Amino acid sequence: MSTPGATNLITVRVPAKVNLELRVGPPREDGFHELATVFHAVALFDDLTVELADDVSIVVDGPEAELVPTDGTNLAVRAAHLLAERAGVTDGVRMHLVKGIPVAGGMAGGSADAAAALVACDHLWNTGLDREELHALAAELGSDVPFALLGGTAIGTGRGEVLSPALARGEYHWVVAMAGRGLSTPEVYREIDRLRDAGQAPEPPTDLSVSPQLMQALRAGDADGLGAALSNDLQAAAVSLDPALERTLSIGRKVGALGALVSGSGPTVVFLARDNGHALDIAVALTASGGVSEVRRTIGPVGGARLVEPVRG
Ligand SMILES: C[C@](O)(CO)[C@H](O)COP(=O)(O)OP(=O)(O)OC[C@H]1O[C@@H](n2ccc(N)nc2=O)[C@H](O)[C@@H]1O
Ligand SMILES: Nc1ncnc2c1ncn2[C@@H]1O[C@H](COP(=O)(O)OP(=O)(O)OP(=O)(O)O)[C@@H](O)[C@H]1O
Repeated sequence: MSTPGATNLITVRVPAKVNLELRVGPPREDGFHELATVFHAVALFDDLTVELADDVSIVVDGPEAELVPTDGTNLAVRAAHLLAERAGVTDGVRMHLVKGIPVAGGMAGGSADAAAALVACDHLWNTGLDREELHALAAELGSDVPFALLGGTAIGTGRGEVLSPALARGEYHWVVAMAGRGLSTPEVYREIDRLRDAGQAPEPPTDLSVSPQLMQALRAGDADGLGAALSNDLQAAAVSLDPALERTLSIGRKVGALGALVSGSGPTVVFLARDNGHALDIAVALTASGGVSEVRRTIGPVGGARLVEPVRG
């Protein structure tokens, strides 16, 4: 994108998420599933730079840019239109998105971009909306969008949009293994319903709450306890749709990952490591296995969508 007067540029950095725990209830009348989840923001980021323009547009860069739409279906574009409409703004915005979050990987990349666009355009247009109003717009855009605004570690209920920050101590080391092709979130939810109906996955939990063991491990900063408590009800569905994920999970377990699970709706798989050196061992084993398209190391928790110095180039 053109970079005229630097003072006109605003950049927002927004993180990916993993679900440390994801409990999925039966389908609701509106087609969504009631959840109890623990969101955790990790240091894989998208950067969105915006400047005033006559209409709303987006350019996308990064290794997976060709997988991201640049029309009105892009979640950042949808967020900008929604904010303009609700705040009565007639200005437009030119957006430049640098994607570092895997696309269609279950790490809420599109949701992150929607959150980044809300924060960036809110600033650019000086809308005067308060945090609750921005949160409500975020929830309209998608179930994962409010958490991308908040970041850190938080409990999500409802369809994932009702948040309360979790008491969490310490920094955790993660290894993220990408699968090379995406999974569709609605398809993964449909698959867990199908497996449950067929008796091939456990019944939906009757008591939808997060596990006390996991919350205790987070409070104590206990990585071993956290690794043992990681769980995801959608994992069986993601593995059913992409059976190669089982092998990826077992490679990480064999090299002593404290925990291994599919992230959200997958197919990205995440492993909890003891420390940076251990993360490197896990990453090397996964890369050597040849079964994954890319491996990255990261840490969490990190903050949600926030203004940073403009990214140039
Ligand atoms: C798998 C997770 O990433 C876990 O945090 C989220 O639940 C997905 O959130 P998201 O991608 O923001 O999903 P949305 O854009 O709100 O919904 C997309 C589709 O996913 C399914 N969906 C999503 C959230 C939810 N609680 N129940 C669902 O069944 C629905 O089919 C919905 O039409
Ligand atoms: N700004 C965006 N960035 C990435 N994908 C987008 C964006 N806008 C729309 N999409 C579309 O959304 C689809 C899902 O991409 P996304 O990266 O959000 O998946 P995800 O991480 O699995 O989502 P979640 O974890 O929230 O279920 C992509 O296939 C892409 O076509």
